[in-house]
Parts: sequence; structure tokens; C-alpha cells
Amino acid sequence: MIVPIEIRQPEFKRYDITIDTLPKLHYDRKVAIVTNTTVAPLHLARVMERLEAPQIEVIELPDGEEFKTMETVLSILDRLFEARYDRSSLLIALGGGVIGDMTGFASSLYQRGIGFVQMPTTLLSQVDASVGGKTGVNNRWGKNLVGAFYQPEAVYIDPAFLETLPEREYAAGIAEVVKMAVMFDRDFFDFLEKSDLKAPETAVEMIARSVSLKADVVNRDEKEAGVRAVLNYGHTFGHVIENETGYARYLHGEAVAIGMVMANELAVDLGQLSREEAERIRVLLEKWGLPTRYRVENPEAFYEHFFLDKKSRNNRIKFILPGGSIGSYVMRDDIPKAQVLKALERFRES
Ligand SMILES: NC(=O)c1ccc[n+]([C@@H]2O[C@H](COP(=O)([O-])OP(=O)(O)OC[C@H]3O[C@@H](n4cnc5c(N)ncnc54)[C@H](O)[C@@H]3O)[C@@H](O)[C@H]2O)c1
Ligand SMILES: O=C(O)C(=O)C[C@@H](O)[C@H](O)[C@H](O)COP(=O)(O)O
Ligand SMILES: [Zn+2]
Repeated sequence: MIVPIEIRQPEFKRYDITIDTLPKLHYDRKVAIVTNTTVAPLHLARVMERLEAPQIEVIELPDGEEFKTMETVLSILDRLFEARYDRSSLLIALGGGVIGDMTGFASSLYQRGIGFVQMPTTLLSQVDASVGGKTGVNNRWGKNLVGAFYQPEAVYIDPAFLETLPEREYAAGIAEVVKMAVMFDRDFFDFLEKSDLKAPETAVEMIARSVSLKADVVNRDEKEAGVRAVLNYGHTFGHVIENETGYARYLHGEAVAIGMVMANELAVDLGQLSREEAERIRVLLEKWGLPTRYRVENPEAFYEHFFLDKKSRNNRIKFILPGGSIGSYVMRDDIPKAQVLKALERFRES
């Protein structure tokens, strides 16, 4: 029997992304700020000063990608139950992508979903992670393998947070920016090559351009049924590197930088990118101190890991590559294993 009842998917609710000094925020709901032991002493006081709410809890988590786990998310939920937070309550993610991904995921789970706001404090989270609603945690099988698509109510990007960010973390953010430019915008890539990205006014332009490119993709494909997978350029390889090295040796952006160089090797072999343009990308990444080499000790094992990638379907791995030149992309799930291994072999001696 077919029951003729239709359940409609709710529309994807719009939200604003503000790139400016943090405004004064008034909420008539209980608020919990989720942050970590590094960010709290640097920026919590300023946020508290600008925030008004009937109750404000601060949940301070340990710092590090190795704590991006289900256990940590459960500890956030516990604190919310303890303080009797309800369905109208709001979480604020104050920190980098690790805090943002876990806070968003906790919001999606608490009493089946409460609101959350992103207040990103790293370059990487300001240009990428705070926008688009991918939330989740890592587990022993791999990166971000447990999570939800769950959009924030608002994103407040205050570039002043970056004043305390270490150089290495800043560079990691640039890797995600390079990703956007290589996939979608050749002019943006030229701009990145010739600009001093540390200068505050160019940093703001870089944030604005990245966020607007990303918002456009997410608006077209929120749940990665198609074009959103392009935001994963460099990640198919990068996630394996992060997992192989226990989320400790490389920052996420660094692993993505190496991953893009690996993807480019494959692209050059397939005639999807000229050697000259692959070099331009490598040189830009290295200019910002990003790693571009990684020793692949066991290419077969590295390859097998791709089957845990969320883009793989029916034993086919989807590779995101430049689509002929910088500024364009192609998604391919028809690349023979031998071809991929050939590219990986080149990293054996790295
Ligand atoms: N959801 C998404 O769309 C998306 C996109 C990209 C990356 N990510 C995820 O984001 C994470 C990486 O984010 P990240 O690079 O921001 O790392 P992170 O959150 O670990 O932050 C990097 C480091 O900088 C510190 N920090 C944060 N703000 C600071 C500040 N203003 N001054 C000084 N120190 C500061 C943090 O405590 C941490 O030690 C990864 O887990 C990645 O998977 C998610
Ligand atoms: O927003 C997206 O979509 C991205 O792919 C952005 C990536 O930079 C980010 O690292 C994301 O978390 C990776 O997604 P995943 O689905 O491969 O875990
Ligand atoms: Zn990423």
C-alpha cells in the first residue's frame, strides 16, 4: 500500500555572514560559549563584554585536533544538561574549525537540535570552516566520519581575532584559500600570487572572496550531492595523511596543501593540468611555508584508505582535480587504480 502523504523538506534557512568588528549581541535565550584553553584567555573577555543574555555558560575544551572526538562532544552535551539548557538555548562556537565543527555537531544533537552561532578565530575557520554547516568529529577510521549537515544561525567573522594567531596557523588557512582559487577563480589565484596576504586589508579581501565563493557552492548544493564535493580538492589525499599521522604532525591546512600537490601530480599525468601550472600552485603554497612533500611508505595502503572517504560510492573513488587549468575543476570516479598508484609512487622518496 502506498500512503499518499507528502512530507516536505524544510527550506534551507538563510543566514548572514558578517565580516567586521564583533557587534554587540543581545539574546533573550540561555547562551553557552564553547571555546578552548588557548582561545579563552586571549579572546573570551572581549566576547563576554559584547554579549548580553539571561544566562551565559562557558564550556572550555582541551585544545587540539586529537580532541575532535565523540567523547568531547558528549562532554559538551553533559554540561548543557547540567545547566538545564532547553530547546531555545544557543551555542556560540568561539575558536577555530575544531571548536566550530564540534559545537555545530553538539547543537545538532542536543534535544534533537538547538541553534548555534559561529565566531571563528583562525584564518582557516574564517575563510572556510565557519560557513556551510559541515559539522562532526574524527574517529579511528578517519577524518570527520561522524557528523551532520547543520547550519549556524549566523557567522561573525572578526579579523581582529587573527592578531594573536601564530604564523603557522595563518599559513594553514591560506591553503584552503588556494584551494578555492584553484577550483573556481583564476583571477583570485593571480591576486594570491601577487599580494601580501598578511596585510590586514588584503586579509579581509581574501576572507570575503573565499566566503562568497563557498557560500555560492553551498547555496547550490548544501549536502554535497554534486558541486560541493569540489571543496574537497586536496582533502581525499590530505585526510589520509592526517589519519596516518594521528592528527598530530600536520595541521589540517598543511595536510590539504600536500593533498593538493598530490592531486595535481595525478592531474598532470591525466592531462588535466600543465606541469607549469602545477608548479605555480606548489610555489605559492611553499611561499607561505606550507609543506608540499610527504613520504608515502605504502602506496597500496594509502590507496585502500580512500574507500573510507565520504565521496566514495559503490567502490569507486571520486577524485577532485583541476579541470584543465587553474580556476576550473573536474570530478572523476573513473581513474584506474594503477594511475593513482603511479602518482603516489612519486611520493615514496619524499
Ligand atoms: N566544517 C567545515 O566546512 C570545515 C572546513 C575546513 C576545516 N574544517 C575543520 O577545521 C579544523 C581545522 O581548523 P583550524 O585550522 O581552525 O584549527 P584549530 O581549530 O585546531 O585551531 C588552530 C589552533 O589555533 C588556536 N587558535 C584559534 N584561534 C586563535 C587565535 N585567534 N589566536 C591564537 N590561537 C588561536 C587553536 O586553539 C588551535 O590551537 C579541522 O578539524 C578541519 O577538519 C572544517
Ligand atoms: O565545506 C566543505 O564542503 C568542505 O569540504 C570544506 C573542507 O575544507 C573541510 O575540511 C571539510 O570538513 C571536509 O569535508 P569532509 O566532508 O571531507 O569531511
Ligand atoms: Zn578543509
